[in-house]
Amino acid sequence: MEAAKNNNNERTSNGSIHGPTNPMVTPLLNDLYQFTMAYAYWKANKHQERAVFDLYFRKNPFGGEYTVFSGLEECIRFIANFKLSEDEIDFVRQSLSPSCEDAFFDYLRGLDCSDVEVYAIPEGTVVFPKIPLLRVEGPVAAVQLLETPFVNLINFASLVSTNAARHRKVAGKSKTLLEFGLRRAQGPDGGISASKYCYIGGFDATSNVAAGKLFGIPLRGTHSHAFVSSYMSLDEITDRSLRRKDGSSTCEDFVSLVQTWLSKIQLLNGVFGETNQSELAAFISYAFAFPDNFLALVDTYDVMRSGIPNFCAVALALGDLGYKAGGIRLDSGDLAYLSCQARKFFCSIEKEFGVPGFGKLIITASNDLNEETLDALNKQGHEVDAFGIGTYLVTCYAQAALGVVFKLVDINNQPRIKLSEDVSKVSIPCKKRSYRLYGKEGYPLVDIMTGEDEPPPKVGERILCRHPFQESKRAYVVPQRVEELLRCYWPGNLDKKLEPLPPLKEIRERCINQLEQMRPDHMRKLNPTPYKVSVSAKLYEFIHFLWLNEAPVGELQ
Ligand SMILES: Nc1ncnc2c1ncn2[C@@H]1O[C@H](COP(=O)(O)OP(=O)(O)OP(=O)(O)O)[C@@H](O)[C@H]1O
Ligand SMILES: O=P(O)(O)OC[C@H]1O[C@H](OP(=O)(O)OP(=O)(O)O)[C@H](O)[C@@H]1O
Ligand SMILES: O=C(O)c1cccnc1
Ligand SMILES: [Mg+2]
Repeated sequence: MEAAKNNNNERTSNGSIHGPTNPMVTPLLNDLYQFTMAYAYWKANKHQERAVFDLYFRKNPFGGEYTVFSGLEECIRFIANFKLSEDEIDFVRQSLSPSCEDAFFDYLRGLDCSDVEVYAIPEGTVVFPKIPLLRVEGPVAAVQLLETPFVNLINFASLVSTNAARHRKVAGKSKTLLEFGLRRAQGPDGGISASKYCYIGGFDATSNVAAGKLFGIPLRGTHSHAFVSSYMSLDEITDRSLRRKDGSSTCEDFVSLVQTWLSKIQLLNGVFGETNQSELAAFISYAFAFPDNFLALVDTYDVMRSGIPNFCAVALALGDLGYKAGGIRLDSGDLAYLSCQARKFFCSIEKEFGVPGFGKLIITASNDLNEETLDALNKQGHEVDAFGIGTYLVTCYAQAALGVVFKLVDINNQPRIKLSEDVSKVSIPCKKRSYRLYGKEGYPLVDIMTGEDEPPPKVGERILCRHPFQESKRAYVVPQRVEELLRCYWPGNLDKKLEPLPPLKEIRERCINQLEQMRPDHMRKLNPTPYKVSVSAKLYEFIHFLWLNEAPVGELQ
């Protein structure tokens, strides 16, 4: 029950927040330059200056027009427990220049995040480029030390949640999606994180036992080819007896019962060749271990000539004893064709032998699946109920990283801007608020950023939404609903109501609801319509004023 405890309650018994899931997440999980800057801020006696940083990304991943925001809870767990140990301080001392003064390390010793404020969009929200996912305010040196860990905790989390959401979108709501990626993930943290964040993105379960324990994610699995090929013959089964499910009697020779069914199946389907007997032995043996919900991997030798008839014989024999089989897994070959053939086979058995429900046995498919193969299977028509997806999902094979950045937007109440030749890389200055404006049909229409002190957009009142950089792109919106995006997750010294950190299941539900709420053209795979991200007229003017102010005027000679 530890998983449930961890999952449902972010606080420990003394009211404090649990540390990060991964104990490697410490203040040293950082780039060296954050410490060199912290020293330089301190040396200049600038370290306590109040700074505001925005964390955001510039472009949606996977050629899409949406992103699922994940990783917030781990960020809050990190800052809630931010403290450098003596050992860590010693290491920082060794890593910086010998000329660094001792008093800096005393400062580091006393450093925590009690005067840092974090405002964030709730985890599991569908988000868009440029809109701050987090606004972090506090003493500049302290906040600077949060950049790398925060970006690290959010980058992969949001990328893999988005990847999972995209797989869910192609697979359709009714399919079961199983995350099978641990063996192929980028190391242990890649595996654990992928399991957690794919669950948020809409997967139903994982094969990763540690993730099941840590987060309470449902665990699922079948068996591998090794189990099937480890059997040589039926002679290996010494105890052939199996008790009926209701315990009323025992079938002394379950193997013979299976063989009787196999003969009937072969007659029915006109398949007269022998099925693979070592495969049959493996299936019977697995059925002895798990008579309820018996599952079999049917592609070790020959799906239609051996795996399926063998599975059906065992499933029917189990049925005689009151057990209900679960289904099969296909892990090679043409998954569309084989799933349809398997379904036909199951249906013919249901009909001919009068076994209700046999036609509905679960067909699971796996083997290098990704968005494209799922889409191809849909187009061809298939009978798969559940997909097991590993490599392409958890490694985010289609895109290696989400370019999350952390930019200074204000210091000492002075707005700051970062210029770039590339307009999409110019940062949006000022301590800001952001809102999602909803239209008549209930869909989100546009996200808008305003200065912190501007009045919020009002329902029914027309507001001008401007593209932050392109003058000609602007639109009036009369919102039917206005949702403020940033909420307070860590109040610093302020006496503010803290947003709760919801259990994982709630984050997942939020994500699924959010995805359903989007206008379908933003979500389609091919040429999706970009969602509009805008600024208020006042913020637009200010960005361009600051831009001109900071950009040196060139001189032509
Ligand atoms: N009907 C289908 N349409 C499109 N792609 C498919 C279909 N069925 C399977 N695939 C995909 O085709 C690829 C087949 O992989 P591969 O060429 O390794 O063959 P295999 O079936 O795994 O053979 P092996 O028996 O060697 O394991 C996988 O990525 C799988 O997801
Ligand atoms: O294909 P993925 O999406 O990564 O899903 C997980 C894979 O892991 C397992 O076998 P494994 O790949 O280890 O062995 P195989 O290469 O023989 O299929 C399983 O049978 C899947 O094929
Ligand atoms: O349970 C399974 O079928 C499974 C688990 C991990 C990887 N491949 C398959
Ligand atoms: Mg494989």
